[in-house]
Amino acid sequence: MIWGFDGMPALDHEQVLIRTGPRSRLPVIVAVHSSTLGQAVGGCRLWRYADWQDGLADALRLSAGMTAKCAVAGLANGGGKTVVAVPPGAELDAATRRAVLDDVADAIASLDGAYATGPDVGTTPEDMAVIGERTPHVFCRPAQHGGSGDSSPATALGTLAALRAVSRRLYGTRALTGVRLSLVGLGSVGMRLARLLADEGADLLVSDIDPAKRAAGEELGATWASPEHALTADTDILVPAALGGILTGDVVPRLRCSAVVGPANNQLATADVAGLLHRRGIVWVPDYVVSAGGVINALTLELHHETPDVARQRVEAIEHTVADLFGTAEQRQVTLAQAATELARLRLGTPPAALRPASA
Ligand SMILES: NC(=O)c1ccc[n+]([C@@H]2O[C@H](COP(=O)([O-])OP(=O)(O)OC[C@H]3O[C@@H](n4cnc5c(N)ncnc54)[C@H](O)[C@@H]3O)[C@@H](O)[C@H]2O)c1
Repeated sequence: MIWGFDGMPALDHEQVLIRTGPRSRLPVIVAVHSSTLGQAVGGCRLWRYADWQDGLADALRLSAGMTAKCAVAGLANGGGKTVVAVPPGAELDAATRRAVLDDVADAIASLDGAYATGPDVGTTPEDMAVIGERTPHVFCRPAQHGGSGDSSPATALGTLAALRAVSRRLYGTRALTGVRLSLVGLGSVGMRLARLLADEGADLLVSDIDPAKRAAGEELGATWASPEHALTADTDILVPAALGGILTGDVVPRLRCSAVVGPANNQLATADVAGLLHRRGIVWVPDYVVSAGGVINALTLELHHETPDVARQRVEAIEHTVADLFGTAEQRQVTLAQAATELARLRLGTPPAALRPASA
């Protein structure tokens, strides 16, 4: 990553809109990184930051990551991101939340279609319906509002596709029957993925910090473990499906898996962890490749007006994307992460200097 002054990511974005929301009085940041491949897309993050400039740094970084995510997924879209920086400790009541969403909608509308938003950390499909009252440049609204709704099912399906490609590479078969998987995080995506894997006869170890998830996991025939145990369990594939930063310099030497393939964003605590995994011979498929199913589905349906069948095929094509990355990595003697970066650059033509194919 290239850093600019004061630890801020270098600005190679097409435009960045920063304004104090006239209704909410909160900082609203919309970063449009690239429209080289088409309209920039990326979720709306409503999150607490110690300083609004931390929110700006997040918007710059995440929008660049979305450019890479879309490029590798083969989407005719670029990357963008909205961040509303909520001060620490502030609680948003219903009226303020509504004011925030109206401010976001007006900011997006002012960009004349350069960028469209969707749900992200802190926002929901219902929030997208509110934004949609003021601008058409929004996706993942609930079905009754004309959108494709929750993206988790497609994200789970895309993760399954990535796992198939890895299974074929490691074990010669795309079927996951009998493959040992350790799944960390049984949330919207993780639980759906666990169901898909259980249906296929995978040998599942599951975990979550929330003990209430245990019963649902065990109903699937999975073995329950603590997150710490699941992380370092003797398994074939570790599947991070919780929060980011799970792969640290301390954790990697303790891993007992052949591959790490999961949808959780920002899995690497620091960029050098990719090298540590590689040196240990552990395959790591970049999270932004694995987790692209949600955005592929939403954009295929809502922005490109294709049928659900076409959307599903495109999500399942993540299997081919990962297989191709294995091919490139082998041919060029690089890691999968490097192969993915190369693919993004190829699709974008001359890459922006700070293109950072990290999680978005
Ligand atoms: N929802 C999507 O379509 C989508 C798309 C792309 C990427 N992702 C990423 O996938 C991950 C999961 O998303 P989600 O929508 O299922 O989120 P979620 O909030 O529904 O689920 C997260 C789950 O992880 C658990 N968890 C949190 N910390 C944990 C820990 N330390 N150990 C074990 N479990 C822990 C939580 O209790 C929760 O059950 C996130 O990193 C998200 O950014 C999701």
